[in-house]
Amino acid sequence: MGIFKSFAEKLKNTGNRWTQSVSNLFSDDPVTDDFWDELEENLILGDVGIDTIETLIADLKQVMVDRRITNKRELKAAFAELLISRLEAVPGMGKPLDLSRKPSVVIMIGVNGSGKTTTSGKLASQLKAQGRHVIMAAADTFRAAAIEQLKAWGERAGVRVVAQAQDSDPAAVVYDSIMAAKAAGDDVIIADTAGRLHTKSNLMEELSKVTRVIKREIPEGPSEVLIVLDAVTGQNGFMQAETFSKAMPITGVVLTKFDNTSKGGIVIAIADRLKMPIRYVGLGEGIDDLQLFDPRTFVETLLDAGEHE
Ligand SMILES: Nc1nc2c(ncn2[C@@H]2O[C@H](COP(=O)(O)OP(=O)(O)OP(=O)(O)O)[C@@H](O)[C@H]2O)c(=O)[nH]1
Repeated sequence: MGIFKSFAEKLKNTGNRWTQSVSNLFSDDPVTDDFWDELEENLILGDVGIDTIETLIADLKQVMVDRRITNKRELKAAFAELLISRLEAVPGMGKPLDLSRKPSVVIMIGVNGSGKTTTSGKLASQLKAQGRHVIMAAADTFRAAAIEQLKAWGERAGVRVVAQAQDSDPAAVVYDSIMAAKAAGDDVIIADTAGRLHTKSNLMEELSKVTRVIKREIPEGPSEVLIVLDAVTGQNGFMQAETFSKAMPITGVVLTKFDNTSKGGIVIAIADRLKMPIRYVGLGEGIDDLQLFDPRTFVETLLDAGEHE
């Protein structure tokens, strides 16, 4: 619609240094042994993860033999296809949210500071711009500031926020939001939850209770459960994702702060290790800095970086 910049445009503007160094490896020169060492080193620096790197390099060497590729420029196209197929092998990768139910509940989970509240606000704003009737639930009742922050996003996005006092039961807030959505005929409820991993069992109980309350009102349960992972903390996010997925089946990842990291390879690591689809990428703090993830655009931008400099 022209309001939001395209994913590729935004990605390029982040100037992700990792993407430039990977892209610069593929010159017109012949492929040498040094090339493989440099590629491996770059992928490690980019947070791809060693197991994934080993299989990627083995696959790329095989393609090189099969297609009789001798120079690095040709290898680049093969590498791009390999990365795209790895990403697309994960069901749901880059798929828009399923908001077919009325109301559809979208739950945001993830540790504190990962960007849940910000992402909830950005998402609410975008869905509203697409003509959806959105309501947000301030189910992160652990911190008063989180409730206030969500209310501020609500104002900015022009979206109602259902909230209770600090320390109230998150499930009760979600229940209230479902009632409010049903009464007003809203389409989408975005629930921002708390993510205190140091009290794991409480968190699990809290999230299970939220699910039970939703299922009482909407038997199919939440439409989407999105784990919000900070791209800067990279591989640490995997443990979080594993812990959270025990409390609720996760339907997708939102990768935030991608503009703040030079470790773009985390995208490939998420696909390969977690087998969870990336649905959105956060590329800044502004309201339109949330972009639907598109594997092909991502890889093509990654490997194109630096060429125009
Ligand atoms: N640069 C950048 N900053 C982001 C992005 N997403 C979130 N942030 C920032 O990250 C910080 C934390 O975001 P919050 O939304 O408060 O995180 P949270 O997970 O809700 O954390 P709590 O409120 O503590 O539970 C804020 O300063 C956001 O502006 C992003 O995609 N890019």
